[in-house]
Amino acid sequence: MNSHCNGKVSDSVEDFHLNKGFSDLIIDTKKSAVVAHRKHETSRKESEDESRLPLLEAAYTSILRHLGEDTDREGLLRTPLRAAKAIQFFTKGYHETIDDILNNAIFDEDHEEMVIVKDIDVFSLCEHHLVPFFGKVHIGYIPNKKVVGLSKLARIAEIFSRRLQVQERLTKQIAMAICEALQPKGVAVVIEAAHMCMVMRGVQKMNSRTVTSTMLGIYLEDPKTREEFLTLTMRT
Ligand SMILES: Nc1nc2c(ncn2[C@@H]2O[C@H](COP(=O)(O)OP(=O)(O)OP(=O)(O)O)[C@@H](O)[C@H]2O)c(=O)[nH]1
Repeated sequence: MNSHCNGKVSDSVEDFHLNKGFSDLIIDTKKSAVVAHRKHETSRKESEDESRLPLLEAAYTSILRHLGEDTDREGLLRTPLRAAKAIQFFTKGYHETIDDILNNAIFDEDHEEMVIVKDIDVFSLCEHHLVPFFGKVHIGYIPNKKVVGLSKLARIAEIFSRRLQVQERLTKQIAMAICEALQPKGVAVVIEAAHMCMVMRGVQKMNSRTVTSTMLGIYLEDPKTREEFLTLTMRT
């Protein structure tokens, strides 16, 4: 099979049930859909964060007052500033691009076997409610003469997760970034996450998990390769 990443994407999204596989919810989309996502992406210069703090702080003071709090009470005196710094940290992924971190970390290597980095912890913010979702990312790729420093896979996950997200887009962005940087034979990304908007509020389902996957190249075309990845990553 002469597969490589060609922008054809397969995603599966499902609530996590032990007896269900990934295969029954596969949707094909075009790379153009992924590129279209990017047009709406924003960025933020790290150097500007400090000058943005006073307005963010004032906004949090306002939120607290509208919650009926006395913002002059001792425990809350520095809360607006702390909260402003915290939200900047939670969204620090806007500071960096993939190029910033991949600089010099792609090597020529005569290796064409699967590489997997699994159980990468990620924390993100759901863009619908601004509450956390968090879980684990599993990344696999099959090199095409080029490999990347292993830590960079986790850094890519970090860049995209520290933004306002939906899990499907996060999954796809990680996969597409690796695909574009390495032109490998295939990329597979699976994320298992718990969404606090479904746990602490709303439907309040404590134990629900959401699993999303993006399969590119040989992972999309060859069921055995996909299965090998899923077997190696989903083992408890
Ligand atoms: N597909 C997807 N949905 C998400 C994600 N994070 C949050 N959501 C959903 O976004 C939806 C927003 O639905 P709305 O009906 O507009 O908002 P809501 O009234 O707060 O919805 P409930 O959570 O059902 O109370 C909810 O169904 C959330 O579960 C995500 O990463 N992916």
